[in-house]
Amino acid sequence: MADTSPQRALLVAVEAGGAPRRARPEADEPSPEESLAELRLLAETAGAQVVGTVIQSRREWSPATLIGEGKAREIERLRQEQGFDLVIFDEELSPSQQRNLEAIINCGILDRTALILDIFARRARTREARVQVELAQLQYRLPRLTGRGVDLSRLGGGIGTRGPGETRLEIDRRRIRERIAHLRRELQEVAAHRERQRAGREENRVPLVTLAGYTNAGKSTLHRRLAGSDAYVEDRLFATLDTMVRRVEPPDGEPLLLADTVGFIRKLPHTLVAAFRSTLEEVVRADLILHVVDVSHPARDRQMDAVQAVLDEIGAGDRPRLVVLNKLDRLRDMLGEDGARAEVERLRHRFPGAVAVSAVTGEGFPELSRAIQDALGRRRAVVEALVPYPMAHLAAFIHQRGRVLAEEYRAGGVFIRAEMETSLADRVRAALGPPGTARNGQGAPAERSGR
Ligand SMILES: Nc1nc2c(ncn2[C@@H]2O[C@H](COP(=O)(O)OP(=O)(O)OP(=O)(O)O)[C@@H](O)[C@H]2O)c(=O)[nH]1
Ligand SMILES: [Mg+2]
Repeated sequence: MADTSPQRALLVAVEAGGAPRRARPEADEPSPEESLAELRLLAETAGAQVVGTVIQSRREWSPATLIGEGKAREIERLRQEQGFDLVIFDEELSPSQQRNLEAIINCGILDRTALILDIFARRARTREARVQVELAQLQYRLPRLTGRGVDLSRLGGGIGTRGPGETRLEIDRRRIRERIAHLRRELQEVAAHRERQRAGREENRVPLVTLAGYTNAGKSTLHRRLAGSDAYVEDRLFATLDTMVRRVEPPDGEPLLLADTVGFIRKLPHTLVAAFRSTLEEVVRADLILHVVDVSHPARDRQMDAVQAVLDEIGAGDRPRLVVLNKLDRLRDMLGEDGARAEVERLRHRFPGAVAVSAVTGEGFPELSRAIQDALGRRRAVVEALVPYPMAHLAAFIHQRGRVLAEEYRAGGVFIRAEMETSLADRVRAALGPPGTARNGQGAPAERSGR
């Protein structure tokens, strides 16, 4: 029977450069404390109980054991005193580093990648998610199939079991390769099915808006509120593993499809990104990506960078983007009314067009809805224009880009009543000059990309 008491874990993080603690590390390097805070969350999400942490200076990194043999022995002594079952590294261990560490430290050794894979495995609900996670796990496991292995799928229930004996190794490798091939084929079938769904959708020309962002940023909460869906929301990492697409009919604009997706994280394992490629297609194909940010999170800026890195990796880096600064209520609790406003202003300067919302209170939703419609170029307005006869090109433009509701030849020109995208309507009004000239500073439609 598997032991169901939580695994006791020691966390090992790495300090950049080996320099004494700095108040502000380089932008792309989290402080060890920040790193550990996230690793702790991940470990707890996987069902482990964190009993201690170790920070090792990067200057002492060794190719054989990562942290150096001396440090490894120190950890083994600590284990004998404290009796933890698991050492979790914030860095990815090479297969040989893992083996060497296991030879010194007499308990399970996991790295950040294995931990994330384990969480995904626990969370996978649909067939597709399960297949994708298993594929990623097997690819991770294949080069590590020697000596004593850690059964990643049973992190919560007794690990550190002996791995397969050498004679069985080749058979196991072959089995794993066969299984990988099988899973790949299965994923191809699912992808083909999705493709058919998308084809139907694209015929309808309903734009696809996809929520993307760091894990726990509030994507599913927003999705549920905006789409009135029953998306799965939980204050845990990686609550959502499946893409969920819902149709939204906003009161102030055209219908759209809203997709909720799996959360990203710093150092998201490549095997996982590759395996989730079909799920993440909803991001790559989005007419608009809503980058949901937990504006109240201390590591917010680095989280945003991590999301950008994943978007680039999956080939979605150039999709039209709108930054949604979520958890405004929490930011206000932290900084007060004025502080929060100043912070949002600062961020809106860095990310033009960013909208601040609270998915919990619904604050900022009308602005968000408008921003989405604007970004899609889908918000429509009715223009009434008396187009002078010498400006026939303008009349042609209205016919081309709008839906003409009425047209009448008058003394001063053609009177046209037409429905068109707000930005185009603004352009028409601007071309005609006062009265009713467009005053707002919204970008011209030519500056917006795609549909
Ligand atoms: N205070 C506050 N909490 C929020 C807000 N939005 C979401 N949350 C909370 O944040 C936690 C995570 O929300 P989710 O919607 O599950 O986050 P997610 O981005 O879907 O997370 P993953 O699926 O793990 O990537 C939940 O406890 C939510 O209740 C907000 O605007 N304000
Ligand atoms: Mg979610």
